[in-house]
Amino acid sequence: MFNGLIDIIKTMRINDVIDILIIAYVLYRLILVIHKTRAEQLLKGLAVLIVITKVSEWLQLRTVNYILRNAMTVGVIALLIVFQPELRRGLESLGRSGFLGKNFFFFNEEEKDMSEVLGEICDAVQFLSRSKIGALIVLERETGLNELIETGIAMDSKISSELLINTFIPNTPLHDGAVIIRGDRIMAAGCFLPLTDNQNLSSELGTRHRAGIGVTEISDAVAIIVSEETGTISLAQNGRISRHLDAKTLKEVLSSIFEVKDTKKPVWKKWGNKHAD
Ligand SMILES: Nc1ncnc2c1ncn2[C@@H]1O[C@H](COP(=O)(O)OP(=O)(O)OP(=O)(O)O)[C@@H](O)[C@H]1O
Repeated sequence: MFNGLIDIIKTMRINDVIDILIIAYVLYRLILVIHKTRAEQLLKGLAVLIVITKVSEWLQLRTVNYILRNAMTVGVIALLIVFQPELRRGLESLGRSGFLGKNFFFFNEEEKDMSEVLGEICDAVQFLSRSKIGALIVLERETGLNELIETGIAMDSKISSELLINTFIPNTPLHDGAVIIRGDRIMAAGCFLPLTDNQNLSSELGTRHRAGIGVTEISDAVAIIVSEETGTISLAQNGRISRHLDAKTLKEVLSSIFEVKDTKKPVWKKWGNKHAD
């Protein structure tokens, strides 16, 4: 067996090595995408099913094998339907990867302004939290949220903490629903977001939190939720929620998500500066 392995290695061409590296990289990215999502559990289940099918084939359990084989064919179609949001997110993340996107040559143009934007948002969130005013703020990233923006009242206004606070004042026309922010602009208020159907969430989380999580399942957006009941600040991303944040931690987490520390400069200028020190 060892000799066989050596023979294979000896006959390998450079193309075979590239082939293996590509597949290894794709698998690695796939594992990163599904890690700690419901797809991870399902793939484990699928692996068990494949093993049982192989064992039944080996033991010549024809009926069991027949049923399992057919179940797998239907299962693949079912998987595509059930995991449509994850597949969509995965393909989108492929499309916006630095290699193909503008980020390969330029650092995000909005990074500098984003620091100010995050400051305004966190100031507003702190006030809303202290005053126990419920709020749902969605920060758009690469995935366009036009469909959701259209469900609300168009604003297209430059962001400020005062405007954000005002939007969520109870019993005013815009306070219900979510505010969606694109760059430094509040695009719309009163937007309706899809609710998550995650069954594992705490029963304390009502529709505001579920809507905040839901939008991050179908896009790469980030949602900030302020509870009307407790004033608790939460942040949702990739279908997961972090609760009980304070305004300072929120700013730190958002800053790392939006990578605001780097200034906007082409890669070569940045490299030049680094080596001029
Ligand atoms: N699908 C949705 N999209 C956007 N906003 C929504 C959606 N569903 C509910 N909301 C907002 O959440 C409010 C109701 O919040 P609810 O009390 O059910 O949630 P909660 O998660 O328990 O939040 P809180 O802790 O603030 O009470 C609604 O008045 C509305 O503003």
